[in-house]
Amino acid sequence: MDEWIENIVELESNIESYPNPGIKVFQYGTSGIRYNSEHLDHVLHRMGLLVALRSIHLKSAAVGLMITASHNPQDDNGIKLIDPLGEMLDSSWEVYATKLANAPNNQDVCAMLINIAYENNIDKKYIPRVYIGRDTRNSGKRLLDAVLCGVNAFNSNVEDFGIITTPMLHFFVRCYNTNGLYGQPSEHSYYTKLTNSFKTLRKMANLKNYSPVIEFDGANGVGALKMKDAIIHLEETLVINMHNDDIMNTEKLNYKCGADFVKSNQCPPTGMTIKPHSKYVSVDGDADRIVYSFVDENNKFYLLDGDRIATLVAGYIKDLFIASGLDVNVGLVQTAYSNGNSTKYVTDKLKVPVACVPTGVKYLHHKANDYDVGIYFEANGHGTILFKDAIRELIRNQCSIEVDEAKSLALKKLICIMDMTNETVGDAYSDMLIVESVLCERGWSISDWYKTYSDLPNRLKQVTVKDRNTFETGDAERICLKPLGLQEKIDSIVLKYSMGRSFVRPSGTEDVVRIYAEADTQINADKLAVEVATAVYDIADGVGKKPE
Ligand SMILES: CC(=O)N[C@H]1[C@@H](OP(=O)(O)O)O[C@H](CO)[C@@H](O)[C@@H]1O
Ligand SMILES: [Mg+2]
Repeated sequence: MDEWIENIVELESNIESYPNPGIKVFQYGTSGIRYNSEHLDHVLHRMGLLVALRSIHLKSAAVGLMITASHNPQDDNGIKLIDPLGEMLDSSWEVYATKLANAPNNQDVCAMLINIAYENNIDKKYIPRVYIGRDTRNSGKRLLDAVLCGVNAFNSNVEDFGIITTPMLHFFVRCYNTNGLYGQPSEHSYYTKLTNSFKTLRKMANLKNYSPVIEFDGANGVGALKMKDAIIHLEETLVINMHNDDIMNTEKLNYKCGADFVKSNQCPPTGMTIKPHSKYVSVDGDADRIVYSFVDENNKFYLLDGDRIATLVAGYIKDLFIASGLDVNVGLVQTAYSNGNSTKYVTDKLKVPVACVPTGVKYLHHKANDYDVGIYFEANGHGTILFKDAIRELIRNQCSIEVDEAKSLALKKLICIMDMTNETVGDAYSDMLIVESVLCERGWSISDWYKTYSDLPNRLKQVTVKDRNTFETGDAERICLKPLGLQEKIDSIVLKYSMGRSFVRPSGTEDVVRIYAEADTQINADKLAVEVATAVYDIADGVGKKPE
């Protein structure tokens, strides 16, 4: 105990520079902490302290701190903390993050840090190693200083990677802690690993209706900046036309463009001319999400979201394993927001088992580990593929001894897919390479891909209520347990709609309750969503206008 207390005076003076103005109660939610950047200095400083302590606890393993507010508006910022294998912060430490962010004064921060050290039996002798990255937001630099002040209070080894995407930082953290087996913690190694395997696979592919031309919507953020570097490595295997790549004018970040805008509004991004049958790729403000879209000759809009990517990838990987002769357990993880028809297609047609988990990438990632090869995607376009170490080894070993040509080719393709996947977290660049590989292999245009199954019409709505914490859900958020009586009401409403499904849950990132509805027609999906939203509004003291 004493060894930690010794440093308290030093720590207290470090903390003094970043007092908590007490205007907001923070929560380490679905994906870290986000808020208006003006009020985040003390939070970022404390997260710097926490992440350093986490590294000491993990015996000097590198841990990551990303300064970003992802798809949120430019005025916001936030943090995401990264554990040693590039995965999200362990949930027991999320609790510490929340408590520290809200500690009213310096003494409390010190006391909490000391408590964390004792609770976890942390040995002070280890020197922390912290990897830091940030997105293009103006506030990033100022908040970085706050983080550095916290991190340096523990005399950490710090590596500041500057402006990078969130998935790059996850990748770097994993590279360091796996002694280079996964690659090196550098942008060059990242591009080379992912892109070289893409180029190798491309040489084995079938073109037919496939077009390598991509209209790239960079959300005016770091995704655009990094795609310009990636283009050099791609060496014309893809023709990428850049749009929404104005990172200097930060007002434009995520504004009416990018993956979240396209998915939420079900319309093309603004800021670019939309041509029929061209292939549009939109990423979000920290480039960990991706969606595809196109319009037809009548300007009708078609979205290929995370569900579509998941089905495309699952079908392809399943086929490769069949062709390779290896008996491997491939599974898909979705959330309740996944379109009912995507689940049906994967289960019935592709014969791939599907698991449903609560919203939040950490839950999907965790569940995907249950399979030999686990594919996970949120409908909004965040996802990746996880290969068990034993399977990875099996594929490589088998490939080195396989004499059958067809089997050998399938194994080589599997190796390329493994190497172009950033397994640590959803990664728009890696996911784009995988999608382009599969489309090229299948010889599909974007509309061929769209034709694999049709989505059930759906609608997402949100209602602000007096206290969203009064909501409790069960069965992977598909049932609402509290407020009492609401689920019965939803059941009776859903019964009236053909192919109806609806559920409600409190958001983990915003102060709202979300309502999802799907049904046989768009009109019915819209009506169902309004009816359920009204039920929520009535039973839980809705704030503001009644849903319509
Ligand atoms: C319906 C929806 O898209 N929810 C999003 C959103 O979470 P909420 O808890 O619904 O606010 O933000 C999360 C973090 O980006 C993302 O993981 C999740 O999918
Ligand atoms: Mg994001």
